[in-house]
Amino acid sequence: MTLPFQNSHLPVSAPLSFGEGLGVRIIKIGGNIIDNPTELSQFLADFSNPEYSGEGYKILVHGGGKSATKMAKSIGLVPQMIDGRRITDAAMLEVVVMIYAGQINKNIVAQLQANHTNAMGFSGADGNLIQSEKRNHPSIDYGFVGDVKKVNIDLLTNLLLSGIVPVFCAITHDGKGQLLNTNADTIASELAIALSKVFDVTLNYCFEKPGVLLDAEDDSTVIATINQELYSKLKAEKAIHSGMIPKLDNCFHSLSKGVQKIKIGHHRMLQNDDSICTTIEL
Ligand SMILES: Nc1ncnc2c1ncn2[C@@H]1O[C@H](COP(=O)(O)OP(=O)(O)O)[C@@H](O)[C@H]1O
Ligand SMILES: CC(=O)N[C@@H](CCC(=O)OP(=O)(O)O)C(=O)O
Repeated sequence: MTLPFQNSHLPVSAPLSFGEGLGVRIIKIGGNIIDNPTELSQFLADFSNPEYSGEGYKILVHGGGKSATKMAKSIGLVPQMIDGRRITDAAMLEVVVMIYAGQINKNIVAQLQANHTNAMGFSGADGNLIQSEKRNHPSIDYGFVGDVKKVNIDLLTNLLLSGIVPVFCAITHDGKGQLLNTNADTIASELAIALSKVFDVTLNYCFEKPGVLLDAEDDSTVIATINQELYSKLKAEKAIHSGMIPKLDNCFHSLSKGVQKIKIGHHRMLQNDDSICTTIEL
């Protein structure tokens, strides 16, 4: 890989940090923030504020499952999720492409421009940034759902160095002309893993709660740090369930593959408030 800034005595495989604090921060937001205009606008203002987001490079990944479900129901489709993944037939694929790559992605990019952040919106097909493979499960037909196979690190790095803030939606492609629906938490995690070969990477999963909770219904029970042992225990006790399971699985997978730092929490954690997030450790 040729990077325009590359220093010949630095091996590309080693994580590079461009001065203190200059790494890549990948921030993922989910459906509950996207669906709430006030929260979304507050989040995008914080994301654009260098005081909160630091001096390094930034990437935003967004979901939007809630909006897709609403739209699908309004046209008579029956949404179905298995293990945090949407069963995506041809009709559902049309809905998710319109909602994720169109309506949500372009709206977020426009709002970031209004906040003086030079954002560009991408699906995985654009610039061949994220290639995936149709999920092949022995007993469940997920339809047009893709598992990430390859991230175009060269192009992504050049975009970051050009001052662009990439905004990724949850749509990827298989390289043969087929768009695929890919869980947004997984996209954030796979981008983090790929970029951790080149940069110091921090991954933040932002949602509507103040972190991983001991009791999912009680916001005062934030767990400051969670490791795999505590996760297994809380999952067995059903204190951690539903969407939090694939999110934490993605976190542990990313840490084991070299991502340096991961937190899950309320989107206001961008204002450097550590009381509203959970740090993930192996
Ligand atoms: N122990 C827990 N702490 C916090 N949230 C939990 C916990 N267990 C389950 N959850 C659920 O996980 C959800 C977050 O996952 P998900 O709905 O996939 O979010 P997003 O769409 O933002 O990615 C929360 O809204 C909450 O209902
Ligand atoms: C395959 C699959 O499940 N794709 C997800 C992509 C969107 C997403 O992940 O949105 P949230 O982050 O808001 O949940 C879906 O269609 O729901």
